[in-house]
Amino acid sequence: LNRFPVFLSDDVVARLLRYDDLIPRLEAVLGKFSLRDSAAVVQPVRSVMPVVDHNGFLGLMPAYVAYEGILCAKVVAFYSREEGSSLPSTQATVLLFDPEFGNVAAVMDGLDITHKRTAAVSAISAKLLSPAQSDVLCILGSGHQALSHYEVFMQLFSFKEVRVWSRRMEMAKQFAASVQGSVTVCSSVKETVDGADVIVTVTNSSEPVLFGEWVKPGAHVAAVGACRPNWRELDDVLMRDAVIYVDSREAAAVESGDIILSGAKVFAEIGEVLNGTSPALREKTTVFKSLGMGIQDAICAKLVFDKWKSNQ
Ligand SMILES: NC(=O)C1=CN([C@@H]2O[C@H](COP(=O)(O)OP(=O)(O)OC[C@H]3O[C@@H](n4cnc5c(N)ncnc54)[C@H](O)[C@@H]3O)[C@@H](O)[C@H]2O)C=CC1
Ligand SMILES: O=C(O)C1=NCCCC1
Repeated sequence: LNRFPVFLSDDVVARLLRYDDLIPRLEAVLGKFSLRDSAAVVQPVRSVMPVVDHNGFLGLMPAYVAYEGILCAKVVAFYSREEGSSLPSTQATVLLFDPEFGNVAAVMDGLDITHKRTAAVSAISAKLLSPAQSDVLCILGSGHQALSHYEVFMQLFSFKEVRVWSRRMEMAKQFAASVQGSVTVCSSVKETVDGADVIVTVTNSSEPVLFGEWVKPGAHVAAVGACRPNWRELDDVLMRDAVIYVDSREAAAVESGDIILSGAKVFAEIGEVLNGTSPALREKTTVFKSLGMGIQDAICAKLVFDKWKSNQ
C-alpha cells in the first residue's frame, strides 16, 4: 500500500502527456462508456456547485474505468472572468487512486490534462464528422483551449487555411503570433467562418457567438464552451439545422444550454459512432457538443502516472 501519494506538477504532466498516446485510449473509453456496461466504466454526471461570491463553479468529476483498473477524480474550478483578466479561468487537480484500497497514489495538476484531452476529443469528433475534403479550420476564442485545439488539429489534419477570431482582436493577433504555422486573424465571426469546413468554439461566452446562417452546409462544429444549462455558444438555427452529437447524453441533458434551451434533439454520442451503433453523418452539418468527462481525465492520469513510474 502506497501511503504517500506522489505529486506531479504541471510541467511534469505536460511533458509526459502526448496526443498520439492519448487519442486511441480516449476512443476506446468513449466507446466503452456508450455501451453503458457498468462492469467496464462507471461515471456519474459531475456535480457542480456555484462559488457565488466569485462568479465561479466547482465541479467534482469521479470515474472508475474498471477495464483499465483506473479510479480517479478531478476537481475543477472554473470562473467567468473579465476578458483580458490575468487570472486563470480554470484550475484543476486530479487524484489517482489505487482501486483496490482507495488510497491516493498520485495527485497531479489537472490543467494540461484538461486542455489536451478536451482538444483530443474534439479532434476525434472531427475525424468522424468533418467533411471528407476539409480545407479551412476556424477557431473562435484564443485562450488555452484554442491553443490545445490548434496543436492537435495541426498534428492530425492538413488544413490549407487556419483562421482565428477573438472578441478582442489583439488577443487573436497574440494567438496567431504565438504559434508556428500561418493563422489568419479575422475581425468578425461571420468573416471567420465563411466557407469553413471545421469550426471550433472555445470561448467563455454565455451568449451565442456562432449563428447557423453563417455556417456552410455540411460543416462540422466542435462546441467546447457553454457548459452551464443557461449558457450558449451556438444559436437556435444552428442547433435546429445540425445533427447533434455529444460526449454524454446524460450530461448534455442537464448541463448544455445549447441543447436544453434550443430544444435540439441529441442524435448520438461520439462513443456510439466509434462503436458503429450510430452513423457518422459527415455529409450533413454536424455539431459535437463537448462538456468534458471524468473518464477522459482518468485515462490521461493513468498514462501520465505510468510514464512517470517507468522513468523512475
Ligand atoms: N468541454 C470541455 O471538456 C471543456 C470546456 N471548457 C470550456 O472551454 C472554454 C474555453 O476555455 P479556456 O480556453 O480554458 O478559457 P480561456 O479563459 O483560456 O479562454 C477563453 C476565451 O474566450 C474568450 N471570451 C471570453 N468571454 C467571451 C465572450 N463573452 N464572447 C466571446 N469570447 C469570449 C476570451 O477572449 C478567450 O479567448 C470555456 O468555456 C471552458 O469552460 C474548458 C475545459 C474543458
Ligand atoms: O470537463 C472539464 O474539465 C470542464 N468542463 C467544462 C468547464 C470547465 C472544465
